[in-house]
Amino acid sequence: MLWRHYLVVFGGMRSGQLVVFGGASPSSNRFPYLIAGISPPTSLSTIDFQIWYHMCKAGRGQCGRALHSLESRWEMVSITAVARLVHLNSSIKRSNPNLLSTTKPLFTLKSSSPVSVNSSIAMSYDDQLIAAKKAASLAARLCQKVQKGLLQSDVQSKSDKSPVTVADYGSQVLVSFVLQRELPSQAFSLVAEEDSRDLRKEESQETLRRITKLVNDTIANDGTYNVSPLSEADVLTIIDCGTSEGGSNGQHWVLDPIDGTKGFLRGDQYAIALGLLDEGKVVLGVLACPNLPLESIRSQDQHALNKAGCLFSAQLSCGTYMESLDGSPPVKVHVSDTEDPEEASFFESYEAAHSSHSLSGAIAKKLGVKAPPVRIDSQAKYGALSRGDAAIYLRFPNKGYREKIWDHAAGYIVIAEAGGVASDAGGKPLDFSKGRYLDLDTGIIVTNRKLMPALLKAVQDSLKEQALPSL
Ligand SMILES: Nc1ncnc2c1ncn2[C@@H]1O[C@H](COP(=O)(O)OS(=O)(=O)O)[C@@H](OP(=O)(O)O)[C@H]1O
Ligand SMILES: [Mg+2]
Repeated sequence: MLWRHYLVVFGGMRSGQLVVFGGASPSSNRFPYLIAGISPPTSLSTIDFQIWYHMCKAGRGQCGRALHSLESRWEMVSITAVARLVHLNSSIKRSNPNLLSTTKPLFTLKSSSPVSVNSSIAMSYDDQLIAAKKAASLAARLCQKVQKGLLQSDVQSKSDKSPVTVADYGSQVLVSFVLQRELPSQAFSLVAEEDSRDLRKEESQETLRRITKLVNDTIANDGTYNVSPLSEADVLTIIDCGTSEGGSNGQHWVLDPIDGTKGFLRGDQYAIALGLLDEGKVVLGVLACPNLPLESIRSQDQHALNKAGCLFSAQLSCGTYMESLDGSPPVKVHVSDTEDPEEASFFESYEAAHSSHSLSGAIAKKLGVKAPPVRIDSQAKYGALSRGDAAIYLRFPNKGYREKIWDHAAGYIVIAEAGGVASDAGGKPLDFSKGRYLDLDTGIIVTNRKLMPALLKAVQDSLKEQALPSL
């Protein structure tokens, strides 16, 4: 283990209270923090839990982020923590990586009720998040290559879906491949949009050949995985890893390999959307949005808008982060905090067939929104909303349309961890535990917590008016 890449915290339960004995980010004065508490442990057997925070890259940003997630986890188990972080630049010595604690109490931790410390605190999805980011980034590279060729091709017409097919399947193969390579010891279940049925047909041989080449080229160019090229049979098998039914037990990955197919064809927005369910709840999500500008889409600066390619990532209780697909450091993002609908703008589907533009218009008007709708494809809407590009997202498909979990899982947690809330049109949280579909019969609305009550009322009033027979 590379000690310098970890923040270590030790603690236990004493008289019903959670006590942090101490901890250190060891061995390097680049991590000059010590967390220490009361009752230094006399032996390892008194330690009930240890939390190791994996930090991918050494640096203070990562340390701050790890500490943030630490605080969030304490909140998660209903513990109020009053922490003093002590700057110990000079006292952490390289030779003393196991600096555990000081004798002075620097922490007060109160537990309002008995808590299951071990189970709650130990739950970390850091490894899965790293794997998910890697998988979505690689898939994005494949999609970018295909979209570039598609846009440059003279013969390409919008009705020709074949490049999309190649990119859809290729993206699904790469995500499935990377997750299994990166997490070899974990059971693998994937709920994904594509299956191999059509590809196994005689007339699809050329398409399968193209997908296989694309996937192998992308893996070879990346250089991380020293594997012999995948065969066409391997590709078919890997695609069919995505046929899981999901559900409320265990962990399931949820993937839309290209969300926003129509946007992809137009050269507009699309996303590679990957989430992880644990016991029916979304616990992490990654959205790779190759065409989304790194700056707010409301920016007036054309030069800034030309720089595109965002990767959003969120893990339960750890916040939402955005980085560039080229690998800039992640920055924490937050939804717009406006309470004033007059200041708010709203997102909706680009395609009118996917969401009623007239209903969203009526809701926005009732709420007092002045700005015209911003129409973009795919879950890029959730990503852009998580950093405050707009304050509201409204989605009202035709009656009878069944929403799939892969169209919302990643976006749902990206929004929730950025301080927003996504619900059905009645205000109920989305339920991802029911299999491949969301059980909804209204629509999906997303905004910040302050605006949600007013939005819900406007939605309910508009739906009632719509249901009335016109006079
Ligand atoms: N009829 C209908 N009603 C509602 N929704 C539908 C419908 N048909 C498709 N879809 C799903 O919409 C996904 C595209 O996302 P958006 O609707 O947000 O984007 S946009 O319409 O492209 O602007 C799109 O995702 P992809 O199929 O991955 O592109 C579909 O899952
Ligand atoms: Mg989709």
